[in-house]
Amino acid sequence: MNQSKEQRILNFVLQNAVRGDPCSVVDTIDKYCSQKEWAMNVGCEKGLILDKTVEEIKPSVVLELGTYCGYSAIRIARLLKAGARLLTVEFNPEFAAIAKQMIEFAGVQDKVNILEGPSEEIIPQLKKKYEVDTLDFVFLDHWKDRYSPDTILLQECNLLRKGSVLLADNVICPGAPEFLKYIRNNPSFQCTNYPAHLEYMEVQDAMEKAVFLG
Ligand SMILES: Oc1cc(-c2ccc(F)cc2)cc2cccnc12
Ligand SMILES: [Mg+2]
Repeated sequence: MNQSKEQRILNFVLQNAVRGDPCSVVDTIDKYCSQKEWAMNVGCEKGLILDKTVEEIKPSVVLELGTYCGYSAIRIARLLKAGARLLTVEFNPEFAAIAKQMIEFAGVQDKVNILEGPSEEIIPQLKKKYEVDTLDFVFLDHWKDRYSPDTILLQECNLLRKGSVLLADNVICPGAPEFLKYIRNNPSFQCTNYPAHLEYMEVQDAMEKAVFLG
C-alpha cells in the first residue's frame, strides 16, 4: 500500500530532524514542503505571525482547530510556559496519528493533547471532559466553513473571556468570507488583518486576529 504524503513528511522528519528539538522539526517540515511536496502547514511566514501572537499573549490554555501533521501545534507548544497546555482538534484519524508521532518526536507531547473528532462535538466537551475554564488563545486552521459556526459555539459554551484571542489562518486563500463578515461586523470582537503569503507559495493569503471584548 503506497504511503500517504503525510507519512512521507513524517518519515523525512524522523530521518532528518533532531529528536527533542521542536525548531528542527518545524524547519525540516518546511524544507520538505517547500522543496518536495506542498502541504497545508501554516508555514514559516505565517508561522512567525503565530509565534508573535503566542509570545504576546503568554497563554495558559490554547485551543487549536485543525492539527494536520502537528506543525503549528509544535510551533505553539515550543513557546508555552511551564504548566501551559495546548488542546488540538483533528477529525481525520490518519492525520491525528501522524501528528501524534510528530509531536512526540519534537518532545512537546507533555504540553499537547490531541483530541480526535469533529470540532462541533469536541468544543461542547471542553469544560467538563477536558477541564477547561476559559481559553486564552484559539488558532483556527481547519475547514473554512467551520470558522464562524465554531466561533459562535465557543461563545455559547462560555469558553471565551474578555481578552481571549482568536487567530484564523487562510482568510484569503482558500478564504473564509463568511467568517470575516461575521467577525468584522460583531461588536464583541476587535479585529486585525495580517496579510501574508500562502505557505510555500507566492500567492496572497492573510491571517485575521480577533480579540473577544466580553
Ligand atoms: O493553510 C491551508 C491551505 C489550504 C489550501 C489548499 C489548497 C490550495 F490550493 C490553497 C490552500 C487548505 C487548508 C485547509 C485547512 C487548513 N489550512 C489550509
Ligand atoms: Mg491553514
